[in-house]
Amino acid sequence: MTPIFTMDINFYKYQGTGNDFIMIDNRQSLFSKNDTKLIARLCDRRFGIGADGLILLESDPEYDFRMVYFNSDGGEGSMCGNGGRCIVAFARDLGIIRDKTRFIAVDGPHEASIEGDLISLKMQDVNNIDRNSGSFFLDTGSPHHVQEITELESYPVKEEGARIRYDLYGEKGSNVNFVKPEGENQFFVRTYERGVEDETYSCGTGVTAVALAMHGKRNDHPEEYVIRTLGGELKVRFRWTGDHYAEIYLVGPADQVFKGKLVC
Ligand SMILES: N[C@H](CCC[C@H](N)C(=O)O)C(=O)O
Repeated sequence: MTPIFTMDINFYKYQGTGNDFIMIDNRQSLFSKNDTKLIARLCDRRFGIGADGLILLESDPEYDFRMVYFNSDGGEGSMCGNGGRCIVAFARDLGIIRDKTRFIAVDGPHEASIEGDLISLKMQDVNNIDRNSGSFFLDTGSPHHVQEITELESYPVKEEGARIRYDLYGEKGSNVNFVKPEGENQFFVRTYERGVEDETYSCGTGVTAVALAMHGKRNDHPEEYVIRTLGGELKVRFRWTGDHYAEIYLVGPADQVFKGKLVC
């Protein structure tokens, strides 16, 4: 096996409701961001560390830190909600922040707070939800298709997700969420992720999109939903202003699972 690095770079592995990420402290810019093949190899579950994505924590003159997120195919992604919660835990573990932060990501600034095991991440306001026959499309930092499915447990998420991602949204694509109501303000969600090109155990911007789409559809429902994913439970809170969605919070756990060195 050819060595990946000639110098020691620490890496950490975090997961948030089963959406897992390689996390690297890149405040000294040691990690090269342009090596798509290397990032894809590190994320490979057989030939690398294995993860749904890789996230760099970088310095920023105005914010506590900058989040740079890559999907497991090595390409830079749009916003990642679970990754956003994980990088807040990482910044706390590195001693950069305590229980509150403001950081910058690809879709703009985010605030977050930590209370016990839970990390609340503020998402960007959402101004628009497209309603199509039987589905919704909206951008919560990443593009999301949302569709209700009755038999969600046995649904072929990977096959149908891939079909919708390419047939409806072309080369640029979209993430694809399938949702089943599970009571008054609870939903079960399964997501096909663009850039991973597979079902993941959970997708933060995806469950946020589902919560807003379901609220938009039902109109008179509470502004807090519990979302069950394959990897655990998330909460989405928000305020409908009558014109757009504001004060959107994605709430859930994020854990460090191991650390190591990128060296062979
Ligand atoms: N897992 C991520 C979604 C990443 C979006 C990414 N797949 C893209 O479309 O670039 C989340 O928790 O929000």
